[in-house]
Amino acid sequence: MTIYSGPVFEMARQQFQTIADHLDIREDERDRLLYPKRAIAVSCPIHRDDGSMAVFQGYRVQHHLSIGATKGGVRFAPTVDIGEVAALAVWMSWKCALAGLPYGGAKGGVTVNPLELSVRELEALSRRYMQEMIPFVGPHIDIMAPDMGTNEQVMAWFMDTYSVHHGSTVNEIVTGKPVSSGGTVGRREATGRGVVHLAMRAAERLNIRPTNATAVVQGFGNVGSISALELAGRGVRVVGASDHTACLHDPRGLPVADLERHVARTGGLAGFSSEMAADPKEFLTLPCDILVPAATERVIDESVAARLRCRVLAEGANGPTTPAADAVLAERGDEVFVVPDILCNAGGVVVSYFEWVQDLQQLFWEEDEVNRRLMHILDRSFEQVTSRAARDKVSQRTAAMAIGVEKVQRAKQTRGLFP
Ligand SMILES: NC(=O)C1=CN([C@@H]2O[C@H](COP(=O)(O)OP(=O)(O)OC[C@H]3O[C@@H](n4cnc5c(N)ncnc54)[C@H](O)[C@@H]3O)[C@@H](O)[C@H]2O)C=CC1
Ligand SMILES: O=C(O)CCC(=O)C(=O)O
Repeated sequence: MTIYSGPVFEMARQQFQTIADHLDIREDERDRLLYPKRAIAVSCPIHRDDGSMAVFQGYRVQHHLSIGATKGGVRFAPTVDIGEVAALAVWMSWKCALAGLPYGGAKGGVTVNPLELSVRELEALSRRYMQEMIPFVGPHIDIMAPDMGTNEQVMAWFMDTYSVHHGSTVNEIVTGKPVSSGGTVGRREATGRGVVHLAMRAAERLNIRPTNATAVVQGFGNVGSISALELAGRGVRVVGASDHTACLHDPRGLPVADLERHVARTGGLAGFSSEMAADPKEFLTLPCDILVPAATERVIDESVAARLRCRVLAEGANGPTTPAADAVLAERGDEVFVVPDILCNAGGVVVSYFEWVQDLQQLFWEEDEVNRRLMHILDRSFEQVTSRAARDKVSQRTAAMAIGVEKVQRAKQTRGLFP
């Protein structure tokens, strides 16, 4: 039992044990690689609009410090607890290492439903969370970014709160900011753009032509909506889309740009079309070529995995597939080509890294340079993961994580922790 115990950290722990066995990592090295270096828990009081006071619990977990500063998003969601945040921080470490970024993993979160806050309350909570974190973050210590329930505006409030404390503008303290506040062009789109770029790489391997392909996307926030738009932009027929308010299905194809406008206007997919309403229990198993889970963890369990009817599973979300589901997919052999989360959704943190580099240099790039460098890193990682999986006869998840874990292990060893 540790403070992290819970289903999401247990999933990260099980995955790590599989990798550690595969890499034959010494037993006494394992806890050092898995357990976070630091976990910070804070109480964030705010005044509600009705004059009352509310206190929200906030967390930041910094997984390892062996490669550089720590990096990762901040999640505002009712399900947030320290175990979930720790698991997400662990995954960030393997993700950054796989992409070759000079960071350890981190993640933050506040246990709150942001949809129940007014804009003023959300600003107060965002500012208070950053204020509580000021002693523990810094442009060379830990750099936050958006995740579920947070966005560019929240990042701007974080940056402003830190900067006011510092006495001058420190835009390199967070990434995923608006371009007007030192953000980079291309960060808002980066995760979904990367997901689709890699889904297309996988489709190529299976000889699936985009213009003959169909896709289903779960989640219609930053990652899901951009993925759906990018898929549609390449001629893929997006036949399913869902969010926390509705599931839509139309085998003829959904009007993705209209869905985006509807969500921007109303806050969710609900109310778009009653004829297109689909059964949430069957949504992930709708027939399609490309399935993009882009909502939350553990949505694909062993029962869903057995019934998946996609050819490519492009994991936009972090941790959408449980280890038991992975075992089922392994039994199904080549039926489903998995592009694992730490590879598939790395576009976000890669472009966050570009944003940080640009902020440190105060020298800003054009969007085509951002995208060219992004695709270069994603293609390199894709090749490394698929060759390693073929060489070691393991799943693409095991290969991706093995590359990440090995790099962190090597950094620790060369710094002298394991003589
Ligand atoms: N924003 C980013 O740059 C990155 C995000 N991710 C991951 O992608 C996932 C989505 O993140 P964002 O798009 O940023 O969040 P978001 O808050 O912008 O959107 C989340 C979407 O998921 C939907 N949703 C929530 N629970 C759901 C459920 N049970 N079923 C169906 N839909 C549900 C929401 O309605 C919303 O449309 C998360 O797992 C996050 O950790 C990964 C890498 C980077
Ligand atoms: O952009 C970043 O720094 C981190 C994004 C993130 O939270 C993730 O990749 O899960």
